Amino acid sequence: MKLTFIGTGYVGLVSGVCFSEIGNDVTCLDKDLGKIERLNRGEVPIYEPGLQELIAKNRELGRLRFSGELTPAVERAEAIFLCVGTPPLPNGEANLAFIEQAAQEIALAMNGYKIIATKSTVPVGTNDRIRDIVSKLTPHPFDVVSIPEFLREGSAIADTLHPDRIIIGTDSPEAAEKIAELHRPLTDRIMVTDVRSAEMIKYASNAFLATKISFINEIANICEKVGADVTDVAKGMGHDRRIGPSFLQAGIGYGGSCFPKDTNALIQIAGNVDYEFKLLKSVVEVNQGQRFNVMTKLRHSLGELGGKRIGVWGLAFKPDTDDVRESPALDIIGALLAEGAEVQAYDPVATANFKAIFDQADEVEWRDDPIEAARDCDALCLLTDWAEFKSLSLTEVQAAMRQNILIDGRNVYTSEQVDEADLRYYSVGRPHVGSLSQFEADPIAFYGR
Ligand SMILES: NC(=O)C1=CN([C@@H]2O[C@H](COP(=O)(O)OP(=O)(O)OC[C@H]3O[C@@H](n4cnc5c(N)ncnc54)[C@H](O)[C@@H]3O)[C@@H](O)[C@H]2O)C=CC1
Ligand SMILES: O=C(O)[C@H]1O[C@H](OP(=O)(O)OP(=O)(O)OC[C@H]2O[C@@H](n3ccc(=O)[nH]c3=O)[C@H](O)[C@@H]2O)[C@H](O)[C@@H](O)[C@@H]1O
Repeated sequence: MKLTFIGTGYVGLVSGVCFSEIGNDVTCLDKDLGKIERLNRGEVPIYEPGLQELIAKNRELGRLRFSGELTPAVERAEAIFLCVGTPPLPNGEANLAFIEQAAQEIALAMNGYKIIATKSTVPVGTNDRIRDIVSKLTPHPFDVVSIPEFLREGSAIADTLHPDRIIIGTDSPEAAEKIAELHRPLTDRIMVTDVRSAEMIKYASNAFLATKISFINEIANICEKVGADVTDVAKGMGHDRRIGPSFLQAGIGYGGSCFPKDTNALIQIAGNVDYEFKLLKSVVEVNQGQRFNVMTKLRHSLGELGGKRIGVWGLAFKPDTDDVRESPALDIIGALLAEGAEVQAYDPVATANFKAIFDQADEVEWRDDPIEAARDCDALCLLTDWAEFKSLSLTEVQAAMRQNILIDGRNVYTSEQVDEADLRYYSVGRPHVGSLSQFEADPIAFYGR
């Protein structure tokens, strides 16, 4: 099929590339001409394992191209996928300006029947709005389809080529069949529903996953006080097939461009129809507090943080991505600086992006190597669970440090690894891990039981 993807962020780029990989003729379009130039030079503007190779292969085969010219890209396409951003407005609602502008531009460029499919995450009713906008600007026939995207950054290619399910929301059986046919090489788990339900499935899915994370984080906080181990608790819960083992990893909370944005947007969507989504409001509140547990543990172990040197490992909101949007590291480093700590930080790929959006970037000392980020530190905080950190020798790490405090915000290390060194180790909801663990050392002072 001839396809055009509007927007070359994560979604447009990865989906476009993957649909060319399965034999479609794909144009990826962006109004950011700098991005298009880079893509045409063979540079990939995001860090996503495997993407560069797939792009090179499919461009060489002539079935993938990048363009800044909308009209030819719309004219040649049978289906056009809207993959533009829907960032949050100050009140939490999704900003639909990019969607509306792209819908207008598509309408004005149409030369015949098109399927206009929305992959961007949009509030319920947005695809109806797109239909209104387009129908006022073109005499040509078209169908609107909501096709929410469920890929994760860092595993985006595998998620796209092997999806758990495809949701197609439309009132047109013909468009539904064409879009289903496009996806059949990827999965037979294809569900066709109405547009509004499809839009809601996306928000409900992200909100539910965020809820699982805040739930297990609260369980972890209780585990710390009662002396249980949250990783075993999660494992034990996960064996129940009704619960499942995934998204029960306790830590410093979720970040990224989607969970924070989409949970707040769903709270707004509910509010707009006079419904208070109390559960989701708590999920957001718990998530916001969870990252600051790192600060509590630092204060407990070091006292005043003013003048103390703190190493930070990990700036990305999760491993295998250079995305730092809503990363807990932004708040944690901000809080460390506010308390007068000296911060030295390292991330394998996300440092440049972090510096670009962090107001106090000049106040942080940036390191190119994890051991250098640990050197002379009073405490080291692991904020992103990059594989690189898991395999480091903690003895070597400790040898570089001034004091022996390791705050592991992602539960990366085992007791054996910690005890090979001589670290005072604080993880999340695992009070007994490490023989100098916080629970053994001083449970009452720390937990106030
Ligand atoms: N990032 C992710 O992992 C996922 C994102 N989503 C959703 O997908 C949507 C897109 O997200 P990202 O890919 O992260 O977006 P992004 O914000 O990184 O990129 C959007 C791109 O669209 C381009 N653009 C905006 N208006 C345009 C127009 N009129 N014509 C051509 N290009 C235009 C921008 O220049 C930009 O390059 C959002 O709604 C997001 O919630 C859904 C699932 C996963
Ligand atoms: O709508 C979106 O954009 C996407 O949002 C998430 O994908 P993503 O944000 O890329 O990353 P996740 O792997 O879901 O992780 C999100 C955050 O939750 C945290 N997390 C995840 C899982 C877990 O058990 N515990 C936990 O703290 C991660 O560290 C990360 O900060 C969803 O998983 C995707 O299905 C969805 O398409």
